[in-house]
Amino acid sequence: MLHIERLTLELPHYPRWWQREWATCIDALSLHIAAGEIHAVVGASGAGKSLLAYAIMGLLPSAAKMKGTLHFHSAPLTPARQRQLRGHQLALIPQSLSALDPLARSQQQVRWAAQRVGFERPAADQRAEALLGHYQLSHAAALYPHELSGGMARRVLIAMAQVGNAHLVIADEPSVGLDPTQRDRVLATLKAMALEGKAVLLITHDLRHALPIADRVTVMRHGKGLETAPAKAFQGQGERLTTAYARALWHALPDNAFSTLPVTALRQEPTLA
Ligand SMILES: Nc1ncnc2c1ncn2[C@@H]1O[C@H](COP(=O)(O)OP(=O)(O)OP(=O)(O)O)[C@@H](O)[C@H]1O
Ligand code: NI
Repeated sequence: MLHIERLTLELPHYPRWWQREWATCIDALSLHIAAGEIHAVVGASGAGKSLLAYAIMGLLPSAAKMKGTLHFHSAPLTPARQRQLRGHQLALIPQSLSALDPLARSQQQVRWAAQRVGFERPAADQRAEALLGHYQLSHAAALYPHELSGGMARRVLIAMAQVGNAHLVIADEPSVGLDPTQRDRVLATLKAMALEGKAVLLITHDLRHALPIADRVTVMRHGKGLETAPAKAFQGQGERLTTAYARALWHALPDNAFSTLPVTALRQEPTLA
């Protein structure tokens, strides 16, 4: 569904106000996501994960210099096509909570998102109500962003991204600030979207949250895609991982106690006599 080939992105920065330099923030990154797949992009802060999301959505700063190719449903993802598909076939759950309109109540934010994808009123209101209910936000429907907690604001953004029938959903750190129950709800929703045939790009700095639902994982560092591995490769000593950095990410998890094996496989372990 989405094919990224050797995406390279340079952005200007100003060490002094008169002096412009270019920083390579994404470096020859290639990545493919198929329908029905959850592809996690994992990496430390500053690795270039959010910029990757913006590059796909066509939301980069205008000064950005981009090389490489993006194809979506086999056709080039041009700026005009990105504009046309954004909010429709391409949905983004943004990392920044400031994406919410500060002057609109939660209900309005979700309703507007529904109207943008073609729902008429009152169907748009019903859709907003149902989604707010799903994320236990009914009581927050009349609140403005400054009255929401971080976790509530994030759930409003998720509801907005979910309102349409996107083919590709990019979730940029969707579970930050959520308690474990809410986080599992969000991750389960992403899994359900993939089972419906959507492609999901899950961006996170936390491998732990990605592994239980991801099919494949791309490890990013300093703008480069170091390695793309099946989620199943993150087990044992990480023998199936090819880079030391990916293995280090795996070993860094607290006690490495969980397994990505399905529960049924665990049950087949021979029992001790
Ligand atoms: N608008 C911009 N102009 C210049 N440089 C930028 C801009 N946005 C991001 N960068 C730089 O690009 C690099 C990658 O940023 P990005 O936000 O993609 O990282 P990230 O992997 O999403 O990190 P985090 O996990 O903290 O969200 C960083 O070094 C950042 O300083
Ligand atoms: Ni980010």
